[in-house]
Amino acid sequence: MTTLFINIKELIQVRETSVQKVSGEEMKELPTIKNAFLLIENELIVDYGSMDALQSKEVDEVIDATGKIILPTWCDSHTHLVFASTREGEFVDRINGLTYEEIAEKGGGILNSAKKLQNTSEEDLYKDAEVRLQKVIKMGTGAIEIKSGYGLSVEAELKMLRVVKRLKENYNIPIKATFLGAHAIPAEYKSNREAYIEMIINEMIPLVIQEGLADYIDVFCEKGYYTPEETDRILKAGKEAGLIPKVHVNQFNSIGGIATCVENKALSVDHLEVITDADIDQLKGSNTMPVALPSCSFFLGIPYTDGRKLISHNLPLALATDYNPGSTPSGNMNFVVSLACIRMKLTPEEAINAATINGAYALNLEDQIGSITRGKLANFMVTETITSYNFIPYNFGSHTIEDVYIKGIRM
Ligand SMILES: N=CN[C@@H](CCC(=O)O)C(=O)O
Ligand SMILES: [Zn+2]
Repeated sequence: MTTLFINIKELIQVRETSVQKVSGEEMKELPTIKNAFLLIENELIVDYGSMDALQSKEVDEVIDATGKIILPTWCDSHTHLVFASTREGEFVDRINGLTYEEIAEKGGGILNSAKKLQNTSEEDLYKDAEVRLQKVIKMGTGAIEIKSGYGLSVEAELKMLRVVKRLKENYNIPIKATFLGAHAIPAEYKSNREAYIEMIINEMIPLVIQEGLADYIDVFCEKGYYTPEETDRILKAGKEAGLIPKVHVNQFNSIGGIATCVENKALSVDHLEVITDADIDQLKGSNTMPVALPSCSFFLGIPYTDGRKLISHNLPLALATDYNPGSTPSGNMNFVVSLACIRMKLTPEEAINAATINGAYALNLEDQIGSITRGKLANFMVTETITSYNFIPYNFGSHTIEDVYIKGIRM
């Protein structure tokens, strides 16, 4: 099946040769073609260019995209999309003055989600999660990472990852799974955290590998959760089993976790609402992708990741939603891109680079998605008639996405 899009107002994120990621000053460049065509064949992008260069060709379908912009779909490299129930009560508690940490100390937060998930069937978890997945795809997400971490027991962690595996089998969108058994210490192990860490290393990881349930391993490296030393042990156990580290770190404190992640060659370090010069020095010269989660900062009222500082030190930056019931009950990557511009002062070019090609890198999928490149998957979206791509982050709170194509199929 061949589909030809013509008269495209502007084709965005066009990369003749596939790049792995963009860093520093490179992030300011967003290659585009005005008045363009785009040719799709089955699942792939096969050609694109200026309308002046379009050769006549037999195709199955021609779509006139006059006035519209076409860009790659968003790459959301950090979500907790599988969860048992929402947590509006904590939302109201925070309005009444409690902090995220105080709620967690009272047994709320992650432990609240874990309690609910342990009593929820795999089927119910799957049904809830697929509704969320369908909604984020309609908003323009074309690749996604989904974590465990609300199970906090062998069976419940496996249950979560089996749900992710079923989503992978039943949906066309590239999905990556992350084992996050080290999300919090379960209440019953509060006085014997070593036993739970041993369980993660000696029971959970082997079973996750045996069932082929995860690509990555994650730890919440933060005061009150896992220390850098514990993080190091768990990441090393995951790496030995073939899992690549992607880590929650520096959300509320800088406790030395960045050095641990870089030393373990983490694919990404995520959150970074707190970042020190020493952390930045650690990241320089590494291949680790810093990932900012601005809708978490928005919802919790905590600082935004200093993206300008990271970029000014010639580092790359990716953007993701952190979609979860506690700190970010939104899977809207369009809002993330808007917040990156409005609150982190990224230019539209930097924010779109961070949410496409750099997000693809943070998913280990930059050779398949994240740019309009011949031979990559036809994962792209068509906007409504808009003035320019600046309108995409400007038009915050809603989205300008009219059609989403995943592997060449209109969703
Ligand atoms: N900080 C750790 N984990 C999630 C929040 C989990 C929750 O509150 O349910 C995050 O990335 O924000
Ligand atoms: Zn998270």
